[in-house]
Amino acid sequence: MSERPRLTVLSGPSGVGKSTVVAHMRKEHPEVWLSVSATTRKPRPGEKRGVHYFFVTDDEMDKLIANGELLEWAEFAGNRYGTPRGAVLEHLEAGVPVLLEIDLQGARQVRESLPEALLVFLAPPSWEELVRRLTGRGTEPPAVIERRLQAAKIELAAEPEFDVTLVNTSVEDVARELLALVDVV
Ligand SMILES: Nc1ncnc2c1ncn2[C@@H]1O[C@H](COP(=O)(O)OP(=O)(O)OP(=O)(O)O)[C@@H](O)[C@H]1O
Ligand SMILES: Nc1nc2c(ncn2[C@@H]2O[C@H](COP(=O)(O)O)[C@@H](O)[C@H]2O)c(=O)[nH]1
Repeated sequence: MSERPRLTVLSGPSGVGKSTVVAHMRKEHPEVWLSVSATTRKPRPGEKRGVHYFFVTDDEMDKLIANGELLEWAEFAGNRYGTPRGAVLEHLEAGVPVLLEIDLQGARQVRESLPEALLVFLAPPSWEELVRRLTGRGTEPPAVIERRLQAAKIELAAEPEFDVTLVNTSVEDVARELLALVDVV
């Protein structure tokens, strides 16, 4: 094991359980730093500014992009999302393992700009279970769920681009597997 902290990117279709798995892992291991993204999406009930996301206006997102402040950004199901560059690089330079929870388009951009990053794909046990989870979460109206499921088909097809695939059958098991990957390299 060398001294280099690892940059890990966790992607996978909407509703597969990325946030749930990451929250479970960080409950026991808060030393893994999770990047907080900027988004033009409106907050869901219970989501806190600066904790779950930096909720920004379209104009603010335009400026973040124009000023080169995002490591990557993408439009996903009608909203824009991006990773603040400065905080990621500062944590890596300070020797802290960094985790990004982002979509496929963002993962592809990170692969280009920071090829040493480990790209992890979180897959559902089945398509039916993915639909159940996304619908059961109850956070999006049917039209948005449909849009996210269309994106999910593209994301599932891109799984071979990732370094590792984890199947989210059990939150506890996957959180353990992810922790082992996120460690220093
Ligand atoms: N292993 C699991 N078994 C059953 N339900 C799960 C499992 N993992 C997550 N869930 C449930 O699936 C739903 C979606 O999970 P979550 O919000 O974490 O997905 P996500 O991948 O972060 O979604 P998004 O990309 O849209 O933010 C939640 O209701 C969560 O409780
Ligand atoms: N490319 C990026 N994708 C991101 C970022 N932050 C979150 N996401 C992804 O967006 C979708 C939808 O998220 P939701 O919170 O609205 O359900 C999901 O796949 C996230 O992983 C980001 O900074 N860049």
